[in-house]
Amino acid sequence: MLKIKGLVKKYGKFTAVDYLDLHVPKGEIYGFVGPNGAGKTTTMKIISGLMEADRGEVYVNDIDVLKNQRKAKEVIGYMPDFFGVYDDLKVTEYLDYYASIYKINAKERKKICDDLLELVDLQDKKDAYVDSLSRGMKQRLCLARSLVHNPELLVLDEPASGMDPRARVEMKEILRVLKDLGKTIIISSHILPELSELCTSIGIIERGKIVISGTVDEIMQQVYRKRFIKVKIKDKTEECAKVMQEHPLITNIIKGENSIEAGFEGSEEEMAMLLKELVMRDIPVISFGQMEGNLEDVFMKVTKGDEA
Ligand SMILES: Nc1ncnc2c1ncn2[C@@H]1O[C@H](COP(=O)(O)OP(=O)(O)OP(=O)(O)O)[C@@H](O)[C@H]1O
Repeated sequence: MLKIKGLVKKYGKFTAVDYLDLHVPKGEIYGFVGPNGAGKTTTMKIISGLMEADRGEVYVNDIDVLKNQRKAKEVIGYMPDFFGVYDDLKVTEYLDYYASIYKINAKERKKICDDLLELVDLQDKKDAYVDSLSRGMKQRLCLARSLVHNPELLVLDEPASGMDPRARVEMKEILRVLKDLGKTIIISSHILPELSELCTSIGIIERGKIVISGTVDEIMQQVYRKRFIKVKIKDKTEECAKVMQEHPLITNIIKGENSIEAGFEGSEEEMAMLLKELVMRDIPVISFGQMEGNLEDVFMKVTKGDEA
């Protein structure tokens, strides 16, 4: 459904998207996770035909988005990560305005607006002024707006940001309904655990590159293959870090005052060998063990890759 290959976007000399590859099959809810500034919004705007790329390929079905942004916009619904100010516009007027941009006739527009307001549970607010809505309601209205032309692919930039827990649950329910209606959805967030419940697959983006991607299960497997260990030492932190840095199975070392955390890509036997080596090198080890790994931990560790 969505295929991205070698996508690059620079702002001046700064590379925001760095040879990014991504594949989202039809009917998936794909979670696009990354810290602030990782390149999520830039990528999503390019997918949605709202921004030019410097190089690469983006295909939605068989539409070449980079060459035919107009055609792409017909099959893509984009929900931005901010909601503008709409003085004096009522909820139905707002939706009707967006539907009119797609040249839908007045009779059809009314039906579409009614259906969408029902979908996002805002029927009771149809005559309310947009600016009077709560944040959660505004986000739902914004989602409805991205659906006026019945797109096949929905690109949602942080749709649940700033919402309270109840509003988040409501948003998730709506996204599940949309999935059941056959939509393909790509959704960005900083909040990994939320996405892991909702999404069928996940990609973690850091500095414009996808660092891990796959189904939630696949990512969990990667977590368990790549363990995180924690060594507590009485002193000699520097010496301990040096031994660990030289170890071929160790990655991503994070030094504390009297502790070291690190990624370890080996078996339990190899872990035992590492402990033995530390002790033989006279490092005063107080404790040595594997840290619990959940998706959020992986995300934190993977996106801290430059601290080794
Ligand atoms: N118009 C611009 N000019 C220069 N730099 C930009 C511009 N837009 C974005 N950037 C930079 O590009 C990088 C990626 O930004 P982007 O908004 O795509 O990230 P993001 O992952 O969506 O972050 P956030 O979660 O904060 O929205 C950031 O370092 C940002 O400062």
